[in-house]
Amino acid sequence: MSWADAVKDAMPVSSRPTRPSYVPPHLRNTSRPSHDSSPFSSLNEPSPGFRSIRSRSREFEKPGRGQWGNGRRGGRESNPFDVTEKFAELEIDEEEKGSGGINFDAYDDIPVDTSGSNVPPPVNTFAEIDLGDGLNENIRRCNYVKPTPVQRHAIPIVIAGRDLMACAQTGSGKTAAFCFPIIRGVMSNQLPKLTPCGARTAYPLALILSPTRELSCQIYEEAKKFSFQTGVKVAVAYGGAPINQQGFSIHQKLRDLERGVGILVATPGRLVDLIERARVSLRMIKYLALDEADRMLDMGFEPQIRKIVEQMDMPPPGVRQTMLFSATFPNEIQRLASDFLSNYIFLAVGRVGSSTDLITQRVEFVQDMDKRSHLMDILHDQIQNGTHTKQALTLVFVETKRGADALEHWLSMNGFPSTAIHGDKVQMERERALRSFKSGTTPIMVATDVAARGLDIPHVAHVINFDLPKDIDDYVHRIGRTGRAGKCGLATAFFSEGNQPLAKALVELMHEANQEVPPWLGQYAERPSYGGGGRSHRYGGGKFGGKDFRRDAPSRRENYYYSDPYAGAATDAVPYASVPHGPIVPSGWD
Ligand SMILES: Nc1ncnc2c1ncn2[C@@H]1O[C@H](COP(=O)(O)OP(=O)(O)OP(=O)(O)O)[C@@H](O)[C@H]1O
Repeated sequence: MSWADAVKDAMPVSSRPTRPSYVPPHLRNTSRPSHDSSPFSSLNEPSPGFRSIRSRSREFEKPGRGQWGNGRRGGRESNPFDVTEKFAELEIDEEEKGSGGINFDAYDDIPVDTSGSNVPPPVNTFAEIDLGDGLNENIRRCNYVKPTPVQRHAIPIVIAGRDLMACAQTGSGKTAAFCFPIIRGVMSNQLPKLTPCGARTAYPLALILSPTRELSCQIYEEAKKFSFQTGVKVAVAYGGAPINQQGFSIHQKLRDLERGVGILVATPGRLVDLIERARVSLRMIKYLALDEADRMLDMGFEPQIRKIVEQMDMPPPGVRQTMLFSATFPNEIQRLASDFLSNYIFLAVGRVGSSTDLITQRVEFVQDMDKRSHLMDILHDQIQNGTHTKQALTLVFVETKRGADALEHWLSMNGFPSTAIHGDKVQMERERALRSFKSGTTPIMVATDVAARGLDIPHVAHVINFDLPKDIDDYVHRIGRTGRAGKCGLATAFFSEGNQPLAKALVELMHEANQEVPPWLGQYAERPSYGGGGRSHRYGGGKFGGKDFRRDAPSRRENYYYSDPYAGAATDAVPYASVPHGPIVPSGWD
């Protein structure tokens, strides 16, 4: 049965202030050393004019918690389907015009591997793909001169109607890789007459799922730009509060959605809620994309995703087209994901789960009690080197929500304007924190893993793992907030005795990315560890290309063992659905 037939059959009949400067005790009455060899000097080198068209002022201008759409402007709540934003109104740096916005040289020798039957050939230019006039015009407006490697391969695969599991390094353009073919597909599959007039249910043709509110909003903004004047409508739904506590506005948004939507971008929890209220139906879904797919299918989100994909009214694999994207894809998650796919192609751009070598990685041994003063030293160095500016933001990852608030407060008290983002903050606070960070008002943001994945924040020059994560993939995603789109970045990790279980995986990752590994770290890596381990087991061997799990073992769920990367972790990375019951407050993963 084709999607169109399935759809037809399924349709209902009716068719933050500056404070006195802190001087650490060991620096008082001394002049600070010079750091000629500072790694910061190469940060964010103006790669030929990179800056995405993404509007700084508008990003995450979203309404309050759990709402729909594209937010308030001037106090007036706007229609989520208002795609009349003019590209001219969006901010693009003059220096960036004509650059293509990305340093493609950084990707020239990137290894690409595909597996699966009859893999459509890659393209070299957008012009080689029939994306339609409207979308082509928007690609031109976005200043995307040529496709990134993942785009070169993924777009033709999806356009050829194939399911896809795609793994490509952080910041390499995965969002457009799934948005372009979806938009093109929705443009050619608009079935407006099938949406029953007056009914209270919305029937999106495409669904894009992502783990956090912020990422959903970001994808929504991107999709909206790419869809400008194409006739394709895009809406976003994310969690935060029950719909019936959100007053009139949410109902208005829902009514807007009923009028017809091409693409719905959502977080899983909110989507389940809307489906259960019969406000959204998945019957007409032709395209399903899971961004950060490994996160979406780990122990936290899997039940919700299964519910959405398997137990609701979504057309089955083979009828709908399914695409999964991430920078990391452990074998066990690949196994799970294969349930959702039909005769799919596996695409690996760069090593699966690897970090980009555009990011200089440093690991420093810091005792837990010394972390704050060490951080202070780094920040003072950045000021001395002129690398603590609006154009060189610093993102500091910590383990706990309480730790994030405490560090943010301490930094602010000591003359470093900072903000914090974590899952206990309400949506408006999270948005305010992001805006303040992006604008450089607070050039330091302290974050938990809620900001680890997907967020494309221009000018993040330095990611500091004040607390290292328990899982190496989280490390990959965290450091991937810098070194994006061909730019250089710096990632510094504070390693303490307690991080020993991560040492082996960290060393392997650093070797893969041609990074200098400190000898002491190598020694930690050689110690027997419990609960950590190397990467090769999770990624099916060290050889490039042996990454598609289908090459290693047949897809048998009974052989499936799940290792819980968050076991014992007191972080807010434990997603909503992993909290079975009890008075535990959801973490901020939606
Ligand atoms: N073809 C292109 N030309 C110019 N810029 C591009 C192109 N494709 C993507 N970009 C820009 O590159 C940046 C990174 O893209 P994107 O956020 O999609 O990366 P990603 O691979 O999804 O990263 P992550 O793994 O962290 O989610 C964005 O600012 C985007 O606008």
